[in-house]
Amino acid sequence: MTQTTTPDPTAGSAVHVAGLQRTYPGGAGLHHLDLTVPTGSLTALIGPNGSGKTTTMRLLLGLDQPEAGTGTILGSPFDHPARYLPEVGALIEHPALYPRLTGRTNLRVLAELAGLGDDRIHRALSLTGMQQHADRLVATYSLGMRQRLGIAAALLTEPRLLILDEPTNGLDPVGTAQLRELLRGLTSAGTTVLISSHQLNELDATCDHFVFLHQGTTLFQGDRDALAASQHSYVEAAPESPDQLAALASTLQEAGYGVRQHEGRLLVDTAAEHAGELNRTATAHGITLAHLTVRRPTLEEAFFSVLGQEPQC
Ligand SMILES: Nc1ncnc2c1ncn2[C@@H]1O[C@H](COP(=O)(O)OP(=O)(O)OP(=O)(O)O)[C@@H](O)[C@H]1O
Repeated sequence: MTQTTTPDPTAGSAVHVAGLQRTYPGGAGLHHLDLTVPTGSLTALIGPNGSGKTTTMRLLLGLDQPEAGTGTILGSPFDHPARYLPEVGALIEHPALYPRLTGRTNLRVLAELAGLGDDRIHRALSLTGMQQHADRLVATYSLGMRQRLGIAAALLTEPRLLILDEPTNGLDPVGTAQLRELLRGLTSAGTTVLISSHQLNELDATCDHFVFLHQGTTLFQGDRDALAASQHSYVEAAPESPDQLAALASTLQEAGYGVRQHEGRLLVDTAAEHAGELNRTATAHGITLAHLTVRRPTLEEAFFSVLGQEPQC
C-alpha cells in the first residue's frame, strides 16, 4: 500500500510563520504575511520604508502581539516566545546601552542577568572587533561602535537564531565588511541569521535567501536560484562605433526585441540563448558589436521588478 505524506513546511526552517496580521490605526501594518527562514541560512528581509520589516521582527521576538498568524520558531510554537527566546539574539533598531558604563561593563550587566561568564563577553567582543574599545565609556562611542556593541550583546548567549534590524546603519565600509565576515562565520558555524537592510548591494553579497515585503505582505521568498528563475536575464550589447547605438536599438526593436539604453549600451530583454541570434541580426545590418554580455538582474533590479517598477538603472 502506498502511503502519501504531506511535506512538513516547518522541517528545516528556523522560522516558519504564516498569515501574520498586525493592523495599526489607519490600516498600516502586516496583512497575512508569510515568512520562512531556512535553518542555517543568511536571510535578507527587504522592503521599502514602512513595508513591515521591523514590525515582523518585533512579532518574532514577542515584543508585540499579532492579531492572527501561526507558525514555529526553532521548533517551538510562535505564540510561546518564552520557549524559543533563550536561543534567539536580536538587535532591533538602536541598541539599548548604558552610556555612562564602558562597553565591557554593559556586556557584563547583560551576561550576569543571563548567568553567563566572562568568556562569553570576551568572545562577543572579539567576534565584533570591539576589544580595543571595550574599556571606553559608551557615551564616547561613534554610531557604528554602538551598533557593533549591540551586535556583541545579541551574541552573548551564542544564539541559534540571530535577528538584526538594519545592523549596517552607521557602519563605515570597514565595519560593514567586518559585519559581512562575522555573519558568514556565524552561519558557517550553524547560526541562522535574519537581517534587514536598505543596502541591497550588501545583502546581495552576503545573503543566500531573500524575502521581499511590500505594504505588509510577502511578494517573494526564496533562495538565489528561485530569485533568478523568477526574473528575465537580459543581454547587454554595444556597437563598435558609438554612433551606431541608435541604429542598433531600432534594428533590434524592429526584430522584436525589447530594448533600453543605459550608459552607452543597450539592455536587450531576451534570454541568454538568444545572444548569438542577436549578434547575427546586428551583423546583417552592418553593425559590429564590441560588447555582448548576458546579465542576470542584481538584487536591486530583481526587487524593483517584483515590486512592478522599472529597474533603477
Ligand atoms: N506603533 C505603531 N503605530 C502605528 N503605526 C505603526 C506603528 N509601528 C509601525 N507602524 C506602521 O506600520 C508600517 C510598518 O512599519 P515598520 O516599522 O514595520 O516598517 P519597516 O519596513 O521596518 O520600515 P523602515 O524601512 O522605514 O524601517 C508603517 O506604515 C508604520 O508607519
